[in-house]
Amino acid sequence: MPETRRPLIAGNWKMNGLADESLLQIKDLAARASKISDPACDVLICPPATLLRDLAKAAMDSPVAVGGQDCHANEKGAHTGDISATMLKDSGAHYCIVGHSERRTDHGETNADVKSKAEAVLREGLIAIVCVGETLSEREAGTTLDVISDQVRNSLPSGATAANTVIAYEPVWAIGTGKTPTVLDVQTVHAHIRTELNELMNDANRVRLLYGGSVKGSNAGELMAVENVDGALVGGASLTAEDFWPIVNVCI
Ligand SMILES: O=C[C@H](O)COP(=O)(O)O
Repeated sequence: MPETRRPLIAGNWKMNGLADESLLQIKDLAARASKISDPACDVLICPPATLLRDLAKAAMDSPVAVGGQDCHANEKGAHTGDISATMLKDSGAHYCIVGHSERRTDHGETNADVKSKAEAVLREGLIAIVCVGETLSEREAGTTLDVISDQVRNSLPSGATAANTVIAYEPVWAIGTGKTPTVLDVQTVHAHIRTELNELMNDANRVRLLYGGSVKGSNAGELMAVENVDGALVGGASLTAEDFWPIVNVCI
């Protein structure tokens, strides 16, 4: 991996976590990370928004950053139940995930929606983690690379740079299933994303590309060694410091 791409190991807690236990977990993670004198990767936890401020505070003097899982495209207004990137930043977030497949599926988010949300993230000076990935039927139909091209081209925010945008490739069929693509599959898709980005931005070679989908301590080493894989977006195995640390440890 080129030195210019600092790996990012990101945990997405999804709709999991209550205050007491979550604080214990982030403090445990922060304590482990703080023992590393010169961390070689960035570490991120994206908890539910209800926990953001407390977790940001608990991790404040550690190498662990916190981020949001989604945001509205607008800064404020009459959008009941939504949270803006402005609010995430105000709560201590440095990153925000957008376009996760669970948002695309559960909330019908389109590439245009994802792009608008990512642009809101950039306006706040946060880093957008833009998720892309094919479903099982798209994979079986042999359209994986077309789907990825469409998502990358149409979800990428205007003004995207390597400093403010990360792409996460998450095959939908690999999320929470224990199934992972082969190393060759991951390599092929990540190379394809890099090629697409090269047509869309100037510093595409420095954009971090994460792999997500059933990453755990036992497979992280192999996945992180794949060319153009610059880190991971981890769901289930990020919920406890004990499970997440072996993944972080591959890069830190
Ligand atoms: O955002 C994280 C991904 O959806 C991966 O989830 P998972 O590690 O539980 O498969």
